Amino acid sequence: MNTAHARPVTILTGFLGAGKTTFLNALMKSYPKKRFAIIENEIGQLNIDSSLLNENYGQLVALQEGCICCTLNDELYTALESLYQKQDSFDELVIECTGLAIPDAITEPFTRHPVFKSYFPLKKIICLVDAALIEDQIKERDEVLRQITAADVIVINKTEAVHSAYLSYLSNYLAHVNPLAKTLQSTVTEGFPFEIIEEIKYTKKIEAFSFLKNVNLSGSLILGKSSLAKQHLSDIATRVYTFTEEFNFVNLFLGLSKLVGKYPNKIYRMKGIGYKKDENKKIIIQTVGSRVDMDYGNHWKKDERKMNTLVFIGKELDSLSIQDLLIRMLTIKEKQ
Ligand SMILES: Nc1nc2c(ncn2[C@@H]2O[C@H](COP(=O)(O)OP(=O)(O)OP(=O)(O)O)[C@@H](O)[C@H]2O)c(=O)[nH]1
Repeated sequence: MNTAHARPVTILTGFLGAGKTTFLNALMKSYPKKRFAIIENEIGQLNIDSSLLNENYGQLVALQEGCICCTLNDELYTALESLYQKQDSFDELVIECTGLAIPDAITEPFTRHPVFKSYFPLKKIICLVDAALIEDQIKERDEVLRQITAADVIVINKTEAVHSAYLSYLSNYLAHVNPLAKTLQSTVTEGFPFEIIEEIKYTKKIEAFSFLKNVNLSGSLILGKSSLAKQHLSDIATRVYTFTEEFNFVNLFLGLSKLVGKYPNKIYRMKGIGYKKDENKKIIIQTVGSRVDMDYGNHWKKDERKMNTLVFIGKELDSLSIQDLLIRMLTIKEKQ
């Protein structure tokens, strides 16, 4: 193996909606000469993130309907084999994990596999956190703590949403949770500190944390097969709603705001693509916590059918009557 041809790997982690895709788009824009291969993993059976990415990547592999740290661990190896065959088409690999992935469980190919570890050396693990939501998310989901403790860089994102005093407290708190990581800050408007991030290298840290020693971190978890890794999504549901009829977007915004405001601990994330008959661009509809965002995205391609598709990720979703609510937001009521 000629390591001069190595393709360094960055694992991008962070809870649902922390800003991973936003970060990845900004990264590709900041390094226009670098060709990135991307492995994009989403829990739902629809890969909305692929539509949210700028299309200036070298290769894109979408792994969906599962999580690469557990149910799709074999597919990760298949994806790496296929990228290995296309080595001339990219310089670096970025893996955007699902917001619920446990990053320790996907480092194995890059740190231990006899072939891949030379060809795909692990460059670093970056964890994005949402400044306003991270403390609640740590309490709510074990995966969040695992993402933070695995990281070489913690990027506190959306800092404009919190007071500067809270930001210094949060920064200290995260540095305390993972003293081996560098903690940085970013906002969409000021951008991500890529130059500093570029200097930071991967360090193995599992042994460094005594509380992690108490968790079952056997070799089998690193292979993604332990019961912990298997069970971590057992309470998570995804629901996809599609409508060919147009939404009334004002009503949709208000309806979604009410819904996510009422169930912040049940609806973790919603991502969707909507359309307007007289508009050639997709409408990107998202919720993170109790915040709803709508914005224009890429153009509809000629062979794509215009329709509305919303993916909800959370717990006990069937008890929330989401479909009934969405039907009420259509310009003409229709049943799916
Ligand atoms: N206000 C604000 N919003 C941001 C910032 N960064 C990202 N967002 C928004 O947060 C939402 C989620 O961003 P994404 O980049 O899709 O987050 P993600 O981590 O890739 O989400 P998942 O793939 O679902 O886990 C989008 O609506 C972004 O526009 C920021 O710095 N400030």
